[in-house]
Amino acid sequence: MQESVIRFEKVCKSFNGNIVLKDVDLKIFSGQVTVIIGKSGVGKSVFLKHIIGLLKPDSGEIYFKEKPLSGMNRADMFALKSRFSYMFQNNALFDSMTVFENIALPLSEKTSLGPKIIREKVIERTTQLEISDVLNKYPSQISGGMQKRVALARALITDPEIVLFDEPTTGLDPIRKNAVLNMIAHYQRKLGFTAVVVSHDIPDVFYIADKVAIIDTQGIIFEGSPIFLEQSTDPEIQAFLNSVELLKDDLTGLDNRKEFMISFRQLRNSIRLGERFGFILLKLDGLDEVGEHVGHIAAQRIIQGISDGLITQLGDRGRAVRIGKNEIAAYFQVTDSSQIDAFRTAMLDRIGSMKRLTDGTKHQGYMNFCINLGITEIDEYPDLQALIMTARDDEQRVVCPVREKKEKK
Ligand SMILES: Nc1ncnc2c1ncn2[C@@H]1O[C@H](COP(=O)(O)OP(=O)(O)OP(=O)(O)O)[C@@H](O)[C@H]1O
Repeated sequence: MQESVIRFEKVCKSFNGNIVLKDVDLKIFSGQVTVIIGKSGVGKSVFLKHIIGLLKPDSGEIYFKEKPLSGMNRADMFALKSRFSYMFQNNALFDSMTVFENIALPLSEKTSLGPKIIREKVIERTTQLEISDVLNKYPSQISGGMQKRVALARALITDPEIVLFDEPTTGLDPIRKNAVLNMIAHYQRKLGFTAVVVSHDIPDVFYIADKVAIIDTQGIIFEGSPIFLEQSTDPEIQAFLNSVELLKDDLTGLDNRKEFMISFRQLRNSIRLGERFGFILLKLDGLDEVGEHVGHIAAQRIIQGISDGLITQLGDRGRAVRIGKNEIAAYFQVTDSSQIDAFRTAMLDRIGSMKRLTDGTKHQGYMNFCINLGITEIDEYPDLQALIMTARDDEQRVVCPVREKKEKK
């Protein structure tokens, strides 16, 4: 059985008689992205503060690798805290310090590294996060999205084992929001840290989550994978999901999964009445590399462009949904099977014309990403998983070049 890195056991916390955490039980596993969602004011930040010992439970226990925090002395706690890093909701950058000084701060404060090594480490992280151009600027002189990247660079500068993110995407537009989430997912995979992310940005945040936990006034009311959450028929969870904003996917304009599944299930009745439908799967490979080399915003623009193309192509004949970080599924009505092939041809034409759009002029050199497109007809028993498998067998790959940034000397 997988061992948890952090475990909450019946944790309770009140402030002036106001119960905030009630019997919270939760396991956080090493190397995973755990996303905590919940209504405003329910205690998500209070939960995060307990993990790093900024707050102590009134009752219950928190374990780090099965060692109770309450049994740790000051030296143990200090050693433990050095394994954590925290990205705050408001970025918490110091206005009087330059970007470089802000990012270097945890190293100069918490380690005995000399200025030369600190400089090298800062340069390395900021190059990866594409903020090396702003090292000498002050936080007020850079955009909100860049401030988030600076805060991310600072959170990752000490190579932490566990990183806590408190609303890392607040106040960003859909593209920048998804770019920051993708950056978190990208560095989490690359550096292998355990991530705990508190976020309101549903469904976007689900695409990077290994596990979702819903915190409510009665404690944790759900713990499991995003797919499991969306399939849950538990009335309490349904009520929660209905109460939070789960409308369109802001980045792509596609349906949310719940609406899509409701309409998808209704296809069976239409098929029984003689209507016919095609199913399309679009899978984008290599986008993480585009994010790393060309930029995470560019990668999000590609997803947005493909989705726009699909929405236009579908018109009012069908609906589409994002079923994974880089995967989109759609169904569309046809009158005969020749229209399915016609849809494929039209979609390939669209992708062909989009290839030009993805060529940014200020970049040099090329890298590729691939769009895999699979199409099949929906039979009388519409089963999404089976259709995805069949469409994958049919996949046709389109290689799209993106201009890569010129290496800085
Ligand atoms: N140090 C404190 N002293 C007194 N009350 C506090 C303290 N910290 C948090 N609270 C209260 O605990 C409750 C939960 O706060 P918390 O910030 O954890 O909510 P949240 O779920 O993160 O909300 P949001 O999504 O709006 O950021 C709030 O009513 C808040 O006022």
